[in-house]
Amino acid sequence: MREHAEALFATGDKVAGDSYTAEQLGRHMARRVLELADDPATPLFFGRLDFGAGEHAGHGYHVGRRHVTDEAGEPMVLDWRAPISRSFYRAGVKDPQGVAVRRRFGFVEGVITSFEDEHLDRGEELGTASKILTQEIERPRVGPMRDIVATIQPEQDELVRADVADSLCVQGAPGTGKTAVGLHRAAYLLYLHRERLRRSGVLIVGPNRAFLGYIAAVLPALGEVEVAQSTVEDLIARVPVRAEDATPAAVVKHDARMAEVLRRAVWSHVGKPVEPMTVPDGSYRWRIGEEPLRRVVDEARREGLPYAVGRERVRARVVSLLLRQSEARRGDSPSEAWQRRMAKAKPVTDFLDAVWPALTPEGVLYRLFSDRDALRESADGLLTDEERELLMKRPAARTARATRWTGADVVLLDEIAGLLDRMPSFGHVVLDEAQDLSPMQCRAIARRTEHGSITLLGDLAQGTAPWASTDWAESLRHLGKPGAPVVPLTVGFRVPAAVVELANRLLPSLAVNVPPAESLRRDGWLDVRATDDLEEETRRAVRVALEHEGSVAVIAADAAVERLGKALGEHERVEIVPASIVKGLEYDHVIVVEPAEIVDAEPRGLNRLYVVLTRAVSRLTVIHAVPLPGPLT
Ligand SMILES: Nc1ncnc2c1ncn2[C@@H]1O[C@H](COP(=O)(O)OP(=O)(O)OP(=O)(O)O)[C@@H](O)[C@H]1O
Repeated sequence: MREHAEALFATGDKVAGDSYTAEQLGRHMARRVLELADDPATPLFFGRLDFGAGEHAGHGYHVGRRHVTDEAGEPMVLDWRAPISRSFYRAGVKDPQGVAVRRRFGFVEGVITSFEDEHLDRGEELGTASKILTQEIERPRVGPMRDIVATIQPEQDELVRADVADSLCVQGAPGTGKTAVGLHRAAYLLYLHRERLRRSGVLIVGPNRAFLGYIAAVLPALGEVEVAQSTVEDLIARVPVRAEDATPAAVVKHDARMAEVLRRAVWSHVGKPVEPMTVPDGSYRWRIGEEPLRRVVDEARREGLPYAVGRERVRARVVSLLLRQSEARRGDSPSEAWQRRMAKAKPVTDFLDAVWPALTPEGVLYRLFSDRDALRESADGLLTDEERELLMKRPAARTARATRWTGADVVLLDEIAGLLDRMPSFGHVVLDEAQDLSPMQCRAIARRTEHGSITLLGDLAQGTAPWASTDWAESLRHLGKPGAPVVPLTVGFRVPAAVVELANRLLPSLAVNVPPAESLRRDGWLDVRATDDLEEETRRAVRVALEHEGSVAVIAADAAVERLGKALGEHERVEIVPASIVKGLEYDHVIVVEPAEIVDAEPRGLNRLYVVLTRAVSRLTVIHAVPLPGPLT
């Protein structure tokens, strides 16, 4: 198939009739070649289904990462997303779905090394006792995240294959496969609704670029090369961030009440017509009285259109009033050119600028943050005096353009942009680590998924932002998907049981109501060490870590990273990572240096520590010179 696609790509321009077709065909074939690109580390199939009953009785099918057909076009391997493949993940003794035998293949570096059969027709079912599953989850992690198509679990599969119209929220303890589920769901939806979603787009939103880099290879490995991946910040960036808010100001700016403050601020610009309008037109002069002008403005306001659309609606209505006068006087219909001229006539534009002025998000926010009266009016009954003071920029820049905006300002600018105009909507958005999204960030996503669905993934216990969610129902409301189901995942595939047990001690102190994780992993170990010499003990721990295969991370409070880096020097396979960016990542061996310092570094330090402790795939070493934080002991 690959050779065929490559040959077509090479000769495509010779068969195409014209340059446009050649370009279209070229792009299509280039994509096809990319989609078929093979990863030599993974075989073409990982399973087989032999049906004993039902419409496929007597047939056997291989299941793999994509459809593979032979030269005659007959299927050799079924895509894991195809309807029949569902049985590979969901059939069981209780509900065999016609499957007599399910076979799983184990492989190492692209070579098949084992297989495992379950004769469902004879009552055999392995579930999580599958050795191939165990091998897969215990394998040393090197490099970026991999797909899990060969071993998706039934409860995960149910989420992956949920209907495209359904938004859902997955509350999952660390390592339960939320990220994996979200990525596979994107791939599944693209398979089922390729054309529609290609047009509207599928987007993956992650917490930071390190995380996006870590997951970047998963979808291409599944043949999906056209999914956008972004942080919320990059998604809504419209001006550069050149300043930082102190936390109290940022907290107010991210609060849901700001939506109403901004709505009022935008609409406060609409005024009342106070004089008639006169428009010269050759030898005529048209006149519209104050009353009809007021009616036009009131009607447009009542229609609930975005502000900028409303302004154009008013312009169009004024022109139609002029048109009616002209028709009455001249007895014929004026041309379209005449209408365009009237729309741009100075008295019409002057009128609009007076009662419905053109706005920019920057202009609106600048005025709000620099004009005390404007802010008081828009925030009346919503923000306290102290909160308003936090918002006033002092000293204010001289103009909107000269303002140094903060990250939180950019979220507000986006909200205003959404009040001014419509935004295009994605077909589906996967939001990872969503517990950290503020209400205002959720609204930014809601604006971009008005006609699409979302998969919300997160863990309330891992919320570290000052505005982190403590209730999924509320996040879903801000996202414009109230009532979407919240589904728990509790079986952990990453963190060994001993490490989960340690991390779970923190849960009661985190003030969120989430089910604790249960680990599938009986291997791995935990080593907690008190020491007088942190650096020496860390060096020792790194030496021990390097005796094993896989990735190693030394995780410490952000402020300690530079010092540790100097003390440890460079090692291949060892990363020194600040606690603030490890969310969503995993390493075979994690060395946590001075938990108390990680906790003390920020208001939600215990949540941060919970994240840090749950990054380990196989081994966790905890080193401390001062006592461990209370809940851990
Ligand atoms: N069904 C599965 N088969 C094999 N491995 C799996 C399966 N589900 C999850 N994993 C593996 O478990 C690890 C954790 O998965 P993932 O990162 O998706 O979890 P998460 O819930 O997003 O974690 P966190 O809360 O820490 O962000 C990954 O290495 C993933 O590949």
